[in-house]
Amino acid sequence: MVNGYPNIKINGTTNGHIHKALETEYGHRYTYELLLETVHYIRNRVSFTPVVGVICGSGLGSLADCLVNPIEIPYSTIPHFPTSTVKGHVGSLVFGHLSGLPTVCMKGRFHYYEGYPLWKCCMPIRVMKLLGVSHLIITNAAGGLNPSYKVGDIMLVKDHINIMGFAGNNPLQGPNDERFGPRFPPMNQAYNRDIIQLAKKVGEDMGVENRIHEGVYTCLGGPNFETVAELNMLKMLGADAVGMSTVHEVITANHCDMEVFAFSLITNECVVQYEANNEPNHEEVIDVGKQREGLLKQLVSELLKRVFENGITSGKIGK
Ligand SMILES: O=P(O)(O)O[C@@H]1C[C@H](O)[C@@H](CO)O1
Ligand SMILES: Nc1nc2[nH]cnc2c(=O)[nH]1
Repeated sequence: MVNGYPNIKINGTTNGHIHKALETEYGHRYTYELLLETVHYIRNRVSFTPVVGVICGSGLGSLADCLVNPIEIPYSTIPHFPTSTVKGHVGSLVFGHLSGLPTVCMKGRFHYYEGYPLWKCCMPIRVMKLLGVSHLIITNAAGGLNPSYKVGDIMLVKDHINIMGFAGNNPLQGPNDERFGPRFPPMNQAYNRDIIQLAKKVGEDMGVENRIHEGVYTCLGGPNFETVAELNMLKMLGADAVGMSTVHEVITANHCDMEVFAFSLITNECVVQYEANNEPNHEEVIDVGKQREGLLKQLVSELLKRVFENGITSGKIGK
């Protein structure tokens, strides 16, 4: 292996040039060494090692306001970082302490529909891992497919359906660098079960257990919202909520052995009947995020406190 690329000869290219040949074939991926440059830049600006990472979904950037003594670094100033282009995604890393724990929040994520390939959307997850993050909380705004879900409910993600992956689009596609993780990572225990149980308990203690569900998330490429036929198909497949993110992030985080907890804020009920005349829109998505920010901040802070009090590391059966 040379920097995670197989040490083989393609079209007579010498080993010295193999890297470039594969870059052309697979796109210009971030090598381990390149990401170390990003990490080096950040470490020079932040004096502590974050152990918790939080990805703020659409309209949920205010989760970063929970951080004590925040240090904000705009993505545009960080070497090799993509930039955020979506309303409701500010585009900065915020470092600080959350429930006493050293934390980094991504105030804004990258989506496939912005034109970024999945490996680029997921680059910050590997950066967080290299910085020291062991526990990743992924949040998103999603449409509720399960008829029992109401706008403003929270779905704790217990599993996902990787629709884009069905067609071979996966953030781990291309040469594998074992320093990040294995070529064939398992995904059947992708979401830490102990943290899900703890989150349900926190919800009970907050008196909002009737607004909290456990369900299956699926991600489409976007940016358009779904047709009625697509939504009915996704329902039949077993999805409870649909969005445009998270799945590829969860795959990348599991690949590099992070503990993952994810939840969706249900910002709209999916329209699964042709007779209905309501249509989803991004403004509504952001508004619901604002309405529920207090609840979500409390949930995340209390959950993190308990995760570390209980010493939850692996939520995998038998580990
Ligand atoms: O970043 P997330 O997944 O929270 O954002 C969802 C999906 C689209 O980006 C947007 C649609 O309103 O919300
Ligand atoms: N794909 C998708 N993403 C969303 N994000 C927020 N609501 C929705 C939705 O209904 N569909």
